[in-house]
Amino acid sequence: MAKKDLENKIKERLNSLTKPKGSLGFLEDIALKMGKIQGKVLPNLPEKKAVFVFAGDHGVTEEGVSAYPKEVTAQMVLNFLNGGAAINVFSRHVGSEVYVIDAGVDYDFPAHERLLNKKVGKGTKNFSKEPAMTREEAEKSIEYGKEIARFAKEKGFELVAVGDMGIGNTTTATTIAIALGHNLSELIDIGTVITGQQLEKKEAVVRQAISIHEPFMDPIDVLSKVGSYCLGEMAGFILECAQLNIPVVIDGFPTTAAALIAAQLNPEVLDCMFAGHCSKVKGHRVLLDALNLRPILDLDMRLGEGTGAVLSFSIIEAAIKMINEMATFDDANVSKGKEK
Ligand SMILES: Cc1cc2ncn([C@H]3O[C@H](COP(=O)(O)O)[C@@H](O)[C@H]3O)c2cc1C
Ligand SMILES: O=C(O)c1cccnc1
Repeated sequence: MAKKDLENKIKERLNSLTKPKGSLGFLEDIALKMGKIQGKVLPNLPEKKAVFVFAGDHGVTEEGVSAYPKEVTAQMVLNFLNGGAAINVFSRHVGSEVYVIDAGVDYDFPAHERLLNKKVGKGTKNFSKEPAMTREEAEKSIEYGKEIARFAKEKGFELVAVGDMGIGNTTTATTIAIALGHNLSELIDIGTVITGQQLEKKEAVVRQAISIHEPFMDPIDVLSKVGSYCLGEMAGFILECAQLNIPVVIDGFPTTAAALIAAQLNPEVLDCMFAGHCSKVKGHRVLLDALNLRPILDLDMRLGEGTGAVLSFSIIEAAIKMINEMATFDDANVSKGKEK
C-alpha cells in the first residue's frame, strides 16, 4: 500500500472508533506512527522489547565537569548487570530486557551475557585539548552501533530504547549540539548536579573545545572532534534501527544529541523514532524541538540510562491497544456525531 493510502486508512480507523474525533490526542499520533513504521493499519503489540544502554568514558572528565568521578561509569555498568539500577527496575516494570554495551569504558569487564563488547577504546581523549578520537574511530563507533541494531533485529526485538551511561555525557552532548549549530546559552546545564563554580568550568570547557575545533565539516567530524564512542554507537544504532524498521525510543539529553547526529546523517531516521520523555536538562526540549519530536512523558527526570524511554513503552503500547481493541461506532451501535 502506498504510504499516503496507509496513512489515510489509519486515520479513518482512528476516526471510526467510539470516541469524539481526535479525543485521544497524542496517543492517536503514536498509533499512526506505529502503523506507518509497521506498514499496517492495525499495528502489532511488540512482544519483545529491550533497552540498549551504551556506556563509555570521556577524557573531558579530567577537567572536572561532572559532580561524580569517572569510575562511576564502570561501577554503574556492573550495577546494570546485577539488576540494581533504575533502568533495571523500570525495565522489569514494562517487560523490557536490558543490554549494556561497552562502547569505550576505561575498565576490563568480565564476560556477561547481557554485556555486549563493542569497545572502540578505553575512553576518549580530552576534547578541550585535542580531538576526542580519530575519524576512523568515529566511523568505527557508528558501525559498531549498527551492529547492535542488527543484533536487536536477530533477537526479534520489536520496540527498542536507547540509554546512556557515561560520566561527562551531558558535557559531550552539549558540545556536540553546539558544533551542530545550537547556542551554548540555551543548552548549558547542571548535568547530574554540579555547583555554580563547576557549571562555570563546564561552560568554559565547552567554549574552549568549540574554539579549538572549529570549523566542523560534517557530523562525523563533530563526533570525532568533540564526541564520544558511546554517543557515536548510539547514533549508529539509531541509523540502523531505522533501516531495519525497528521503532526506536530515545531518552534524555545525551541520547538526543546522538539522535541529532543520526538525523543529520539521514533525516529519515525520524520516521522511526519516538522521544520517550523530556528531561529536566534545560537543553533537552531545545533539541527535541529541533528534531520536531514531541516527548511522550515529562516527569522532571534527569537520570538517563534509558529510564524515560522505557517508561514510555507502556504509553506506546496503550496507543497500539487502543487502535486494535476499541469498538467502532458501527460495531457498538453508537451514534456518530456531525464532526467533520
Ligand atoms: C550514580 C549515577 C548513576 C547514573 N545513571 C545515569 N547517570 C547519568 O549521569 C551521567 C551524566 O551526567 P554528567 O554529565 O553530569 O556526568 C551519565 O552517566 C548519565 O547516564 C548517572 C550518574 C550517576 C552519578
Ligand atoms: O537528560 C538526561 O537523560 C540526563 C541528565 C543528566 C544526566 N544524565 C542524563
